[in-house]
Amino acid sequence: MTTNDMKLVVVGAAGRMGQTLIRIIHETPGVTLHAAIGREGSAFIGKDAGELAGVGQLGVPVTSDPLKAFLDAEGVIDFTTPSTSVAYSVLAAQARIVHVIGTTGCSVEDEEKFKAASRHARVVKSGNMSLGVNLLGVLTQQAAKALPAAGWDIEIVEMHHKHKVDAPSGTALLLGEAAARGRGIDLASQSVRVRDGHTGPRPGGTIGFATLRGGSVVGDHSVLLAGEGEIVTLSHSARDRSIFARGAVAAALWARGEKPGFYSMLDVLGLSN
Ligand SMILES: NC(=O)C1=CN([C@@H]2O[C@H](COP(=O)(O)OP(=O)(O)OC[C@H]3O[C@@H](n4cnc5c(N)ncnc54)[C@H](OP(=O)(O)O)[C@@H]3O)[C@@H](O)[C@H]2O)C=CC1
Ligand SMILES: O=C(O)C1=N[C@H](C(=O)O)C[C@H](O)C1
Repeated sequence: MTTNDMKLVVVGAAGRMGQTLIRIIHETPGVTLHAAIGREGSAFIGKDAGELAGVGQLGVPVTSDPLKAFLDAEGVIDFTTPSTSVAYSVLAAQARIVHVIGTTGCSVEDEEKFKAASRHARVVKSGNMSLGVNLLGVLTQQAAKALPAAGWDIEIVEMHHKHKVDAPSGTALLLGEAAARGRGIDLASQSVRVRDGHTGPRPGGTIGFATLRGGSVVGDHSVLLAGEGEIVTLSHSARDRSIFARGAVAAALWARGEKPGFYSMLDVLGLSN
């Protein structure tokens, strides 16, 4: 640890992503784990965050007190639940620090609250923090633009572990937005998120979603562009949660030097156009 290390707080410390983040922060030069926050009443409060994440004692006990945790902190990384992320966006704005939000399943109202918080905080939010998926988004936008909507139908298929609670995944929606940008259409009004029963033929120009859940799958996504007699498939398979955690830490370090505002991983990775 050096004096210039960015002091990061992990909220949701006992979760799948929380534990991965603690390990990646411990391994990454230029950042240090300043505090780790768990849900009030959780059995993990008071336990050492490093022990929890399997990297040995770090001398950082898990707390449920955000005010104590935020003292002198420079950034908070948050992969939790929509209501928790909204609450932490208010705290990050008050503290004028970086807020990296990986939480998915957020509503339109939640997104408005994050944008309001970004008047004072440097917010980086993405449905997927990995380099590979963000590149896939760029490729999806290009393919959707190149292949005419009249002959090419777009379907997005995702599979995740059985514990995931939101659908479609944040990544599937990110890819859907990229395809919609390529086509110059509005995703919200042009998407088919569920099919069941006698649906009739596929409405032209829409973007379809299909969701699979099971086992321990970290996150698989495919964008299918289906034409007459041929299919183009663009896909990504996450093998390890550390890809998301490394992206989140890179986002925190990048945002440290930025003005308050609302940013995406495309900004962090220099992929925005
Ligand atoms: N953008 C990206 O790249 C990625 C996003 N995600 C998203 O991140 C989120 C979390 O995923 P995952 O780690 O698998 O989920 P987990 O359920 O394993 O972890 C969430 C953690 O947040 C904790 N938590 C909930 N509420 C609070 C609170 N008020 N204060 C402190 N801690 C709280 C939970 O505690 P408790 O269990 O005690 O309630 C739990 O430990 C999901 O929305 C997921 O989709 C996941 C991977 C990558
Ligand atoms: O819940 C998960 O696990 C994941 N969630 C994100 C999503 O909703 O796309 C990212 C990743 O696929 C893992």
